[in-house]
Amino acid sequence: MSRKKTPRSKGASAPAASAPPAANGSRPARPIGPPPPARPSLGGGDFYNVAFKIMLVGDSGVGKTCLLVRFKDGAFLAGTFISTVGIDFRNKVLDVDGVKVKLQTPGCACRCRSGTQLARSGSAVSPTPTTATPMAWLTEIHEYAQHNVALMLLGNKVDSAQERVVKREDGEKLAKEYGLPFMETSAKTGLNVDLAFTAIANHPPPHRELKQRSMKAPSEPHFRLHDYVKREGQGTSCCRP
Ligand SMILES: Nc1nc2c(ncn2[C@@H]2O[C@H](COP(=O)(O)OP(=O)(O)OP(=O)(O)O)[C@@H](O)[C@H]2O)c(=O)[nH]1
Repeated sequence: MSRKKTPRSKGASAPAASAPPAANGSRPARPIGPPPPARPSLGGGDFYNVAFKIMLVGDSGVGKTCLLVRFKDGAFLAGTFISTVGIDFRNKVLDVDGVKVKLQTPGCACRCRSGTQLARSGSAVSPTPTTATPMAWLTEIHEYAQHNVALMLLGNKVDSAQERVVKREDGEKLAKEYGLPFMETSAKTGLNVDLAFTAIANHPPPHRELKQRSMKAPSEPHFRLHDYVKREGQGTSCCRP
């Protein structure tokens, strides 16, 4: 089967700016500006079905940036303590039950108590209490975050006895008081770092989220972050230094 060729005239005048692109490929001149960005290639690709925003909040120096870097790159920023002003490049796509879930950190690892960032951020928040002030953060989160936010309490730097400020029992007690799952982590050794993030990626289970969006299906039973952490944490010394 042969295709009929459209006759082209070399000297044809350019179409008017408002005209649709011509079938022969000649288009109105593009507005001046950078070309569209190339599709990023992040190993398995940057395609995703659902996206969740994650914020790590906590006092300066507790290890928020290091946790993000450990999760994203599997590396530890030893001793490089430069207080974060902004960090906006930590996206990672996980496969959860065949669904591509993109975890995004919006703007910064937050230590500002304004709350505006929490209000804007949307999805999931993980405070990191190695200091004695997690309650102030929790109050702030409850005040400003969306009601369907997934919260988790992390105690970081468990690899170092000198750096520890909160005893594990106290962390567990506080988490219980606020009804939060609790985990001790180490950005240095990687202990529980992946687990903490994948637990968030599973909340709510992404396939349910997709189903609800596309079919407006009735809600399935409430996803229990506690149970997920308990189940998946077994054998990975969750909550153990
Ligand atoms: N031993 C140990 N040190 C850690 C760990 N996580 C972070 N650090 C160190 O703690 C310091 C502060 O870490 P950051 O990740 O920059 O802390 P931050 O919470 O992002 O600090 P701000 O940007 O000021 O909010 C750095 O020197 C890190 O190397 C950890 O799990 N174990």
